[in-house]
Amino acid sequence: MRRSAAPSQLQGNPLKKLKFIPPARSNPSPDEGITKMSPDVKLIEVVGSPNTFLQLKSNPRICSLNLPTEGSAREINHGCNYSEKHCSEASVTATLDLRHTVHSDPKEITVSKGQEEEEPDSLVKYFSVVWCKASKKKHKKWEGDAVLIVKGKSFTLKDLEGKDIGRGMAYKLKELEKIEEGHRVMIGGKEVEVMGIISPDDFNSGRCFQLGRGSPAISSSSQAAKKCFSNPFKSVCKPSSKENRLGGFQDCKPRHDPHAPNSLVMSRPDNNHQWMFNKKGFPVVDVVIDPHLVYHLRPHQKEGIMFLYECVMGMRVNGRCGAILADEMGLGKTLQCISLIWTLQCQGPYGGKPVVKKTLIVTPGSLVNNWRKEFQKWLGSERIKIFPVDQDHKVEEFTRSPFYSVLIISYEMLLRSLDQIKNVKFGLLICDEGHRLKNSAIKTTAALISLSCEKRVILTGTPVQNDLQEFFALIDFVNPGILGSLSFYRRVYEEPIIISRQPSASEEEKKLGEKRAVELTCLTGLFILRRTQEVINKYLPPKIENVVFCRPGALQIELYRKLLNSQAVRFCLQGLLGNSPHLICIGALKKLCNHPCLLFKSIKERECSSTWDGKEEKSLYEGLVDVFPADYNPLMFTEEESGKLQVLLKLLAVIHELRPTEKVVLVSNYTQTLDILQEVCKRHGYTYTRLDGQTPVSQRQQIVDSFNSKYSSDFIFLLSSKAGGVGLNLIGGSHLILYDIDWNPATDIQAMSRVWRDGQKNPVHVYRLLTTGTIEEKIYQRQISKQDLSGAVVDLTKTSEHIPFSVEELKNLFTLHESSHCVTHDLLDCECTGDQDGTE
Ligand SMILES: Nc1ncnc2c1ncn2[C@@H]1O[C@H](COP(=O)(O)OP(=O)(O)OP(=O)(O)O)[C@@H](O)[C@H]1O
Ligand SMILES: [Mg+2]
Repeated sequence: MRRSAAPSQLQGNPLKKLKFIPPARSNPSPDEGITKMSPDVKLIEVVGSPNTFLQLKSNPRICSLNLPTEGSAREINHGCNYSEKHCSEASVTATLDLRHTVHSDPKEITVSKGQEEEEPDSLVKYFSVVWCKASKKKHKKWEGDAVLIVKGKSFTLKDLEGKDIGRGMAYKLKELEKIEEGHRVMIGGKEVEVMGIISPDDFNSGRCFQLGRGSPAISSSSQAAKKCFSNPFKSVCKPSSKENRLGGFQDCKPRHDPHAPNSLVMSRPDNNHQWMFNKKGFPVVDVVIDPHLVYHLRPHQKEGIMFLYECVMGMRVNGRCGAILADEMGLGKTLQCISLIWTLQCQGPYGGKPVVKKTLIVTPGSLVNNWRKEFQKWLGSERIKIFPVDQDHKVEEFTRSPFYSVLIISYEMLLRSLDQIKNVKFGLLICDEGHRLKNSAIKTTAALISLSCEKRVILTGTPVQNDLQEFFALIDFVNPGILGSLSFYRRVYEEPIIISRQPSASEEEKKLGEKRAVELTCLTGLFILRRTQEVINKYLPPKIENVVFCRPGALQIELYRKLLNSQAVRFCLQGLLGNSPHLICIGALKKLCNHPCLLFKSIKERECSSTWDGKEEKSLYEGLVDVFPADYNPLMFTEEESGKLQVLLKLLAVIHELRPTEKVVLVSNYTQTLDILQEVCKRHGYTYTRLDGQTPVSQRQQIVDSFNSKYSSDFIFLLSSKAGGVGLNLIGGSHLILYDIDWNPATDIQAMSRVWRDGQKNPVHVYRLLTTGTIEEKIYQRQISKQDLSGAVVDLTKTSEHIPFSVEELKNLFTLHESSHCVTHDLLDCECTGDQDGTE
């Protein structure tokens, strides 16, 4: 029997598992960053000269690429290992990387810095007190609890929201020096009675505010929780007493045998839990995961189910039933939830009674059908009756019928059908891709809260700790009020943490911020679980990442030079970034890298409709049309005009010839680029299918299924990474080509995870195409340096608009390196000369 331990990160001393990221330098210049790349990254191939292949490998000596043959797959594994390492380092469990968050004026909460800086730490004392306005009344009416901080002659009084309610210098020093439990003192016009001494640790961690609030914050270990034990109760059944299982309660047997080999048994509720939730004194029965499911579960999924169960049952945090499962993409969050739902709908710890009758799953529209398929895959169609809402299946049908127990609905449809949904009592709410709830002001969040379902689970592949305000919103959604009010949270956690990360922070501020961050992570770590791709890599076939540097075509180079000489770019370099002209310039350069005809089209469209995005855009494009041949027709574009397109065609030809049964997923961030790639497919007779933002949601799953089918004749899947990426399984393809690069590495990782995921049978080859010497190389360098420096993956929603560029950085971005074959290689300090010709 396996009575599984709860997920390791949350057991024992949680502090040990935390990785605290000290304040990182923000926005290092790309050149600076690239020198920090791992020396393991080596240039290994020159393909179809003058284009360059760079493969991420740990073995720098292997210098041949070509499409892998069986024999070469082993060496390719090295590359895979490197990239795995790279990926996993990029996403760290339970870290707080807050470089993006600056919300407040640091000075607001520093405690009278001037006077206190010289005082050594040991002289600071902290007290929990009650206070009231000074008066002569005999019977005081205390107005509230507070924390008194005494440092030499100075004192500060903070209420339990962390707000200063009094401060100053002591009138009589002796009074402050002697202060101890039970004393009453007058300070700053307030009378204060000392209730107890607070340890520096409790103050620094912010715990003194938590406990003072009387909130039953953390389960068994917290003082609040202990109070419950002090009152013995009769009706509670002893957890493992034989009588409970047998005599008198024959019906209350576990649904599955807890003693069978490999059985997965959930934690039993402790006395406190029984006291709260088993008032009728039902016998405690083992909750055992259906062996049919257990057979398929990976070890991390078993732990995940245990974690989810404990959270939603309120076993981890007293009286709180929320959880965030933030496993990286492809780790099978869906299966973990399906197992949870199936278990809770059939079983429960008290008398075996099911805990949940109906479950609501809210998910992006494109994944409603994916959920249906996953239910079908793991539980078949008989065990559980699910109701996915689509055009033909309306919510009313679900509300009218007692037949269905799971409603699967898109976020959009939820808003439209809220009134009907409110009529149903859901016992469990699952929000897939739930990072969209990070803004508490949005309608969706309010709508979900209005359903008043206590057991709430957020699923997200995105790290949730990058922004402290968003973090609060997610936490407060799953476990309302656990971090106190927003203003309390800001004062006690957010502000000290942010201040501590600023370069000007004093030692004291740094220490306080770190402690508060640790405390916050401990508190929330009880119900957040994140595992990285590492846990699943061993079940997946190898992944080989290749970075292919492609020389630009002649027309591209000429246009690039012209763009860099435009007035708009010059303005940017003078620091005139008022209307964000740099974003327009960056956009134009990126288009040009994909294909010059895209630029041509943009100019013509703007000219025709006279809708320039301000004078900056007009000046950027001035005289550019003259560089194109006089009779240039963007629809008749040639492949030679784009270096990347040439390489792409060679690559496709080789894959098609050497691996006729393997398929390719071709990704771009732009629909217009996908149009070009589609045209190229037609010209060369490659069969294809396509999914982008325009594809009706109702058709998406069908397109995906048909591509994944072994009977599909499609060779290429054209995918718009931003529009269709999240959550999709494209395991039918084993070659992934990223035609353009995004500022946000998470977008690319997201795309890669579509193909390299559970169910993939072939080794996966990822090719990233970059135009040499151009902005694409700079973005790539920035991606790498960012990951290496911070160890944190950025949020998917962050785009270039969110990136602050210094003029120095723009200078670097707006430079074309014509003489170098590969700037990245030059920066790598690589021993190889980069001129091996491994082409043929
Ligand atoms: N134990 C398993 N054995 C085999 N396949 C599995 C297992 N667990 C999950 N899978 C499969 O792995 C794929 C990815 O799972 P899923 O879509 O749940 O990932 P996810 O964690 O939700 O990722 P994302 O963040 O991308 O949505 C699915 O096809 C799923 O059926
Ligand atoms: Mg998912």
